[in-house]
Amino acid sequence: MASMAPITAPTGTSTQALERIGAHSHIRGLGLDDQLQPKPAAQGLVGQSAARRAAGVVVKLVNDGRIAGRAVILAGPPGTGKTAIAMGVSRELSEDLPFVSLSASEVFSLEMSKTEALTQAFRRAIGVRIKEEKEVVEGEVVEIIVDRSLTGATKTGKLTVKTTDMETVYDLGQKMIDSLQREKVSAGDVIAIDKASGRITKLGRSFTRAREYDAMGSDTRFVQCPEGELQRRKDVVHTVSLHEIDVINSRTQGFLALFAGDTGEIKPELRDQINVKVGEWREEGKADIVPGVLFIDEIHMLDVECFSFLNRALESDLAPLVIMASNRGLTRVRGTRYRSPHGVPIDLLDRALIIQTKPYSAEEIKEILNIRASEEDVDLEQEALSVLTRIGGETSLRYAQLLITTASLAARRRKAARVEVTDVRRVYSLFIDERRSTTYLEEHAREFMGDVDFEEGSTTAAAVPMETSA
Ligand SMILES: Nc1ncnc2c1ncn2[C@@H]1O[C@H](COP(=O)(O)OP(=O)(O)OP(=O)(O)O)[C@@H](O)[C@H]1O
Repeated sequence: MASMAPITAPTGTSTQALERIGAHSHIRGLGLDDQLQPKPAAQGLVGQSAARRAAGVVVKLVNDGRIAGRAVILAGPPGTGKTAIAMGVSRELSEDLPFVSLSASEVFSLEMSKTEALTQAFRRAIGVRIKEEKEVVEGEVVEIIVDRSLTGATKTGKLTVKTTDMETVYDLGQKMIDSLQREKVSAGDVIAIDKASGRITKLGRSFTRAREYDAMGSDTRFVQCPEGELQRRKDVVHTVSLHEIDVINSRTQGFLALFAGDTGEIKPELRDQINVKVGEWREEGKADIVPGVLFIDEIHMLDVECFSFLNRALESDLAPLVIMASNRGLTRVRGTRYRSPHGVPIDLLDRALIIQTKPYSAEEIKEILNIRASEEDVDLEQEALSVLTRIGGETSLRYAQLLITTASLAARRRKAARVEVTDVRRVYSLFIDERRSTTYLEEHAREFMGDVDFEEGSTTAAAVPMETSA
């Protein structure tokens, strides 16, 4: 290992999240009250109260750091909100707790072994909260003077900063002047300067200036002018994942690999050394281990080797909470001839908490479709919503959701602002659902190419009772 000391996390990059409308973008939490009781519809989630309540208890245990190394299985028919609830869990976790989500099939890759992929996922879901003491100058800007007489040469200047008790003038070099300009710092701002790196952070505007700057817009944050000394020692905490520490310290990887996502396999010896080092930091009070959540969707896609790995990995000191989801009933465990609930071996099932999701009532389907329509900015006529609800009940919730999107395109084509029943009818005849597709294939079997008998996928419909749509 090159060096362990300067563990550099990729900080300082300000990436802004892209707002996209994904399948679960309407989920903002689990919609529970203070007593962890689910509200009928809140934060984007509707119904499924028992499962949401159970998930709320799990979140509480994770946030308190009390449920690492356990497994939770979300089990239920397709489209009953298992992934949605997992998303709700991720939104409810404390801010710096990692939540890692993957689909079981992602584990199978030519680039790395299954166990390496799972190990990386495990270590991504473990946070290391690193505490550092920094020396900062924190105060309200009184004045910034830049000497502009020296054209072409590097600029110099003076910065006057105060607290309620003292005032000091600092000399400014070119770099600091640039940073002040970049952050648009002006007199009346309360700022913090990290003395080691020279980084400037704007904390807000001083309350004393509140009146003068009424016109600055409602997003201006007002703060008190700091008291006491200008220079102070401050504890700063940042959280990186164990996997990030692995990658940064791996000689063959380097931290650019983190951004490229191309991390390859990491040597077990390196991981052992890092575990020891992190253990030392923990004893010295420099770092805390914060186990987060690893969510594995479509768990029945894992094979028996992966399950045996999971069983063992869950027992290690550094294990997150593993939440798994499956829509299978009794089905074959991949790589064996044995059948087991959700395709998960009995020994793993035995150590898991199982949360069940149940099919929705018509009212709930209607509410979910309504939420999705507003998420996608689609204006649905009441009657069209009722038709979609009926379709959702008879086919699947997902199909009805897809029709919202396509029907809104159909409405736009006829230059209407609202989606009406005619639009729904039109797309219903254009795009068939899974049941109509199956019926059609059965009726026209002869016109298609013959059977392909996939060795693994040849489970019969009877063996997989819940498997209706994907
Ligand atoms: N209770 C709910 N409240 C709000 N939206 C929901 C709810 N349940 C499901 N949805 C939405 O319905 C769609 C399908 O649900 P989801 O993907 O969570 O089902 P699933 O149980 O994971 O299905 P599968 O087993 O097929 O993976 C998603 O867009 C999801 O956000």
